[in-house]
Amino acid sequence: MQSEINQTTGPFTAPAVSEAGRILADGTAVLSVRNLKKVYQADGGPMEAVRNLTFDLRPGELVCLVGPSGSGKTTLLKCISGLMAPTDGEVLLDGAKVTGPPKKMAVVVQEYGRSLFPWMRVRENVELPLRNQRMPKAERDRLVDEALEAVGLSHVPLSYPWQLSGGMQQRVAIARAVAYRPEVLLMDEPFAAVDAQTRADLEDLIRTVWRKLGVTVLFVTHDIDESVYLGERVIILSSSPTVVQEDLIIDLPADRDQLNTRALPRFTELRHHVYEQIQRAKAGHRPAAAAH
Ligand SMILES: Nc1ncnc2c1ncn2[C@@H]1O[C@H](COP(=O)(O)OP(=O)(O)OP(=O)(O)O)[C@@H](O)[C@H]1O
Repeated sequence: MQSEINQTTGPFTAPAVSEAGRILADGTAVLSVRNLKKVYQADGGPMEAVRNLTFDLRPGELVCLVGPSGSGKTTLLKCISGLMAPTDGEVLLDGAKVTGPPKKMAVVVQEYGRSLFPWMRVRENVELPLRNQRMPKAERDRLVDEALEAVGLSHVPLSYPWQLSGGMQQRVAIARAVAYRPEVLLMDEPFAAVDAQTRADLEDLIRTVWRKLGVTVLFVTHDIDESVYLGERVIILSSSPTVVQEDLIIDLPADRDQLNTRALPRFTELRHHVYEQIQRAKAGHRPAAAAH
């Protein structure tokens, strides 16, 4: 496609390593990260955590971001969500520069226990951001009902979060984010604190909700299998100071399920390739264009 550059597809017999993230030249990107750089002022002097990150998300994409520990995933998400200013470069949402937490974005984090209000019932937790927007009650009720239905929690609207399992609490957090109808949903290792079975269920839930609502999702994970299973694209970060190591198209069927998709030879190829790239990143390999 003419408007898209620097993306990689398989097969991987001779993998082409892209040297930057995908850039959409036709102005259709909903989220753009441009030459993003972050230098922290640490005890030992300036610390260049992120050197140069550039990539675009088109509306309705589900993109996973993986990288070695300390590669700047959290730093990048803080900059995208407007919680921290980059040292250089910019983040654009619908073409407008992000300078603080944007209204069109919602974030789901790992610590569901801390993101829900324990004194509020499930329904009230989901409704809160809509109340803050002063949305009329009938509209609020409809969006909350839909969100609870989408995450399979219609039967517990009056429970308190602490009466629910960890996986159910994370579903409440997801319902709250989707009820808000964000344009972009950021997810920062959202399933890292739940058991393996619950995690598999939540992964399927995310793909179902994503396909149903058409929201754009940027999903950060350190789990390679999870990134391949969930994503339509996987952006692999280098070690710090961070650049995009590779921007990979995941050409698996849109209908995915835990048993059959993970048993596909293509799934194995893709996970193998991402694993290799992470190992290269850990060993200090950087794309040629980012050597300086
Ligand atoms: N406030 C800070 N001051 C100084 N250095 C920082 C600060 N926050 C992060 N760093 C450094 O920046 C680099 C990137 O950190 P960051 O937490 O963004 O990476 P990460 O990929 O999210 O890590 P992990 O996968 O381990 O959670 C690391 O070397 C980290 O030590």
